[in-house]
Amino acid sequence: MSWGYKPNNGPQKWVENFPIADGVRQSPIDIVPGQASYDAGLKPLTLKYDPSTCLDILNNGHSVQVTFADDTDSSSLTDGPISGLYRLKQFHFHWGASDSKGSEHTVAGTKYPAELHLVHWNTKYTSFSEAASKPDGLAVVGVFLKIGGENPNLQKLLDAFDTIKSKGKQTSFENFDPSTLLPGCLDYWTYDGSLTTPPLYESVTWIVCKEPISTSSAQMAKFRTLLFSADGAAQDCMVDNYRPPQPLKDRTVRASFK
Ligand SMILES: NS(=O)(=O)c1ccc(C(=O)NCCc2c[nH]cn2)cc1
Ligand SMILES: [Zn+2]
Repeated sequence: MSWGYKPNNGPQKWVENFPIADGVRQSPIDIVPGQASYDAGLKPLTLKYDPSTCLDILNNGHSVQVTFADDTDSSSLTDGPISGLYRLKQFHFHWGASDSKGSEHTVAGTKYPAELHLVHWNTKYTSFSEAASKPDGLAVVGVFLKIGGENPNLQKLLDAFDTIKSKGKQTSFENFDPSTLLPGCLDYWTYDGSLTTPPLYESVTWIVCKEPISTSSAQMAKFRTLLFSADGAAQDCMVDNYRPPQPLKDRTVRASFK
């Protein structure tokens, strides 16, 4: 049986098949703003996304993922805490069974209802797969979702959910601009971490935006109509697909803002 988020295959069990789960730079973490150190050397993020690189939307059995063509530098992340250029590969979300939980990172113990992850890979390597296991291989931009007004940009994604309800379903999804899902202010916290799902590679420079974006409770309910299960199997709602915060160990969190 493969990994998931249930008591018998969830985050407390992942260490059995992925011992790095108890590693020194695991993610997510609880971000404590008062303990983050302001680093004046941190640059603002440069995110340049080309909507024509957007390919499809997929239910991979763990989340809903929008995948991008990454054969050119058209959609990239530069500056911020990283050096070089990282290409956008995909973005996906984590969310809860209710609006009271769902994010992976927390802020002084506060859980948000969901968290968006924009996954980029370092072009010093030849592919995402090669980069995914390297200590400087990936950079993930995390954006919190909070309950507020309806988000029209998010709605474009949600409208595709009926066609990808079960695991393994995918459909073409074109000309979506992921920058429409970014907050107005790109102040961020950054720290060295890992993938938050197996294989839990310690290969991620995390860049977590301080400012959340808004979504409505009704829009959050739409995320919960997706299924972990494949067509024909017993319907298993895709909810609580988040890993809880992991020990900070010997790491500092830096802030790009005062
Ligand atoms: N939640 S997250 O930390 O943003 C995250 C981002 C990406 C992945 C991922 O790509 N997993 C497959 C790794 C792989 C590469 N080659 C073979 N397996 C997992 C978690
Ligand atoms: Zn993620």
